Amino acid sequence: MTLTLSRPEGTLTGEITLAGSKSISNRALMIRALSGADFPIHKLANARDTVLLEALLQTTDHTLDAGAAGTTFRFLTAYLSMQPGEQVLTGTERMKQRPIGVLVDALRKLGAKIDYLEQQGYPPLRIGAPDGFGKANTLSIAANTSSQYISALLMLAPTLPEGLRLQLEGEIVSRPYIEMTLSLMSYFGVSHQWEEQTIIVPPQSYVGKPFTVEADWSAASYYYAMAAIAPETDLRLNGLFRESVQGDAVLSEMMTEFGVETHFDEAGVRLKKRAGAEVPDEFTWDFLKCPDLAQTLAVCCAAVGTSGTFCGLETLRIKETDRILALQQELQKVNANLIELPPTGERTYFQTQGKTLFGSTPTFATYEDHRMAMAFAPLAMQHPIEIEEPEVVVKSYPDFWKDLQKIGFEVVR
Ligand SMILES: O=C(O)C1=C[C@@H](OP(=O)(O)O)[C@@H](O)[C@H](O)C1
Ligand SMILES: C=C(OP(=O)(O)O)C(=O)O
Repeated sequence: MTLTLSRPEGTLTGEITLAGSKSISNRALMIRALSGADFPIHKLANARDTVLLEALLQTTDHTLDAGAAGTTFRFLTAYLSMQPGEQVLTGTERMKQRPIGVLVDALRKLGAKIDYLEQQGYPPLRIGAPDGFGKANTLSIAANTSSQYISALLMLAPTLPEGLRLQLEGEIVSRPYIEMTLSLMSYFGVSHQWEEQTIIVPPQSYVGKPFTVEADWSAASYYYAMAAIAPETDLRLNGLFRESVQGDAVLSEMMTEFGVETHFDEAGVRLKKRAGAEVPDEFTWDFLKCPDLAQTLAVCCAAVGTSGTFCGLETLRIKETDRILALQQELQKVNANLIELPPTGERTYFQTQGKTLFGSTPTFATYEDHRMAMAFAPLAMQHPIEIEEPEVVVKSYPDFWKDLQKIGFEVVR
């Protein structure tokens, strides 16, 4: 199925109430399961990945299918390692290409019984009943592939007989997500120490209490891009906080470079861009701490003709799709590109090139990646576009297309 998206030119105004963050929701669900308490979680995300995790945490089936949900798969791998009985954890074909070896090795050192059912180092997994799980309490783990492995271990840590001393090796990717995990653990009464590359969590009990999920800053990014592309903007996004546990809240700072101002109040934020605000010729950002914003910014740069120099994109190749390749293929449809710059030092740099040009209506493929669909949607501010398999957005933001209609987009299926 293909969706056609367009919007008459003019000021971007209106109001959107953003749903809860899937990252925060998934952590709250895990902690609730580990705490054994039954506290309410308010404003839980309606993201498919969250709905799935909630269901899988309750299932009595022995085969658990986490679909395309990375955090769900990684968090459950750790969780099931300490559950009685034998379970199979599987996912989509893409999930079977997303590495899990670093987490499996770490869990095996803690006493988990995990077997690979297909390719070594990748899902699906058979996770058996543990034998003295958690007797070892010191682990060293590579931190340069996915922070989700570290979050998964940290949430188990206080429930282990000796707690956990986690030594992070190498560059730490997606660090704010580890901080988010520790922050939620603190909210539920669990303390930790983090010194340089070592995180120590002593054995403790989670204290169950009601929790409210913040709105999703990653989802907000698509509106920020629209605000940057619009000739003038006055748009409200409800549910966001300045003091957020989400690393993607850095958006408010990032987007000032595109003339988008963020005004915080009790209800959320008001985005403003004045008519005639200039867009930068160049924009440089390191996305190591906020990888989920990279696609939004790549498309935004192409739309306004800014030359974007990006680094910290290493993890993008192992997410829902190879996001670098997907961006390259789709940006080319509108006269733009994302090219890898010749190596200069330790970091790898990419640059967005060109400014969007529309011949006829472009059709963007989405590669089973919600963020491809949502990152390209703001281009409909400039010209009608088509999005293939628009239902991919359900992974994190099921109401995305409905919400766009509230701010003047025409959505035709
Ligand atoms: O822990 C989390 O909630 C997430 C961590 C990040 O993944 P990586 O740590 O694999 O980069 C991020 O890209 C993903 O969308 C959500
Ligand atoms: C990478 C993402 O999710 P996950 O790794 O949880 O599948 C994402 O939502 O962009």
